[in-house]
Amino acid sequence: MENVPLLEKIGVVTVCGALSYIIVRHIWSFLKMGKEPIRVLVTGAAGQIGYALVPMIARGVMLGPDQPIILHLLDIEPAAEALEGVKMELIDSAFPLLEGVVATTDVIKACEGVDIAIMVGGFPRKEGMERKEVMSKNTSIYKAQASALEQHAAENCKILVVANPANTNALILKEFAPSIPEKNITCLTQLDHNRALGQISERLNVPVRDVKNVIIWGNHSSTQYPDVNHATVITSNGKKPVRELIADDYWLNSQFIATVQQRGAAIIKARKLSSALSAAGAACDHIRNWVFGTPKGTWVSMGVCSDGSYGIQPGLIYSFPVTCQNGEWSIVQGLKINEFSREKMDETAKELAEEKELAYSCLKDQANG
Ligand SMILES: NC(=O)c1ccc[n+]([C@@H]2O[C@H](COP(=O)([O-])OP(=O)(O)OC[C@H]3O[C@@H](n4cnc5c(N)ncnc54)[C@H](O)[C@@H]3O)[C@@H](O)[C@H]2O)c1
Ligand SMILES: O=C(O)C[C@H](O)C(=O)O
Repeated sequence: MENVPLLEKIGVVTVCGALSYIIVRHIWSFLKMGKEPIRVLVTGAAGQIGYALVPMIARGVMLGPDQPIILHLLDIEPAAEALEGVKMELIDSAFPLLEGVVATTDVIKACEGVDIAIMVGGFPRKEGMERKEVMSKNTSIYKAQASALEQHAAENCKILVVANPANTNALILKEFAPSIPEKNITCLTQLDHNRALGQISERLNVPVRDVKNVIIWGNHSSTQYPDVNHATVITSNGKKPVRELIADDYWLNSQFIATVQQRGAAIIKARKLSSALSAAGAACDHIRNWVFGTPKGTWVSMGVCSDGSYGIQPGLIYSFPVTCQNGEWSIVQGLKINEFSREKMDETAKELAEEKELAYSCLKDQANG
């Protein structure tokens, strides 16, 4: 190139640069196009968790920064206009990963071909309402949505129930969608898990990312048992048990447990609305862990169908410590359970068995008109 005039050299370099840019862009769009969009259903999408959750999904927080998404949004007729507003905002956000939005009040259209279903929609408890009345409204919603998912969702659809009573709604869904494998139906206790991590991190003044392996056992209710007996913190001197670092069993066995159990109520008292951004974030964490796996040596908490592990009645949707690999969860086995834990784990299981009975009696009442 020594004898080539300067202008020509610049020309060659510019052309090579432009060609490389075009090639890299083509490879990038080929790789992106290589990924089929995933259809994610969010029910109750016009509600407050829905409003926090759908932009997270569309930004790739749940399924990664290179995964195209088609969102299916379901709500009921009275919320149809608000739902349309959510769709308009999603379009206005011009999320690069978002390849389509189906916003509908038709449950069948909403469930058509979905790969992931996040069930946030439900009937909230209103002032003066009996527990049985709330249960009755939700069991009929989840029974109907079970059939729609069974008949119209993609074959291996992963389902996460968020709406309360989350464990029992998931149980109804499981019982009325017998062809959906049990392992595909879960409920959210990652929010409680995150709350427990947050409390330990605050108390020890360590980054929350360094706190590992707390457990939420049982129901997403005030009987849940947040357990730190196996929890650790990564320190500059290696991994240390949380109990050893906190060195205050009284606090861990009383105030810590009560704070996590009552956190939902505390948020409602403070915000006059129930948790939404933390619930949406936890729903993303739950699905991300499930799809991409949990890091080695770390577990999370998920409400899953009990197989009798740790003496919990088989068939209940109970929160266990789980690890995930290749898109499947498995309950962590062999953890030592002391007498204090045993009592708390049984207490929350008892509540779930009672909720199951109540749900069935509601369904019986409905069947009898
Ligand atoms: N598991 C958890 O960790 C957790 C945490 C927070 C909240 N929650 C629960 O999540 C649910 C949603 O909370 P939110 O604050 O978004 O409530 P919200 O009332 O703001 O929204 C609920 C939405 O569901 C819709 N809906 C009602 N019936 C429906 C049906 N049959 N099909 C589809 N949509 C329907 C409503 O129209 C509303 O838009 C509540 O049950 C709440 O208690 C659970
Ligand atoms: O909606 C509620 O009752 C509380 C919610 O489940 C939460 O844990 O924040």
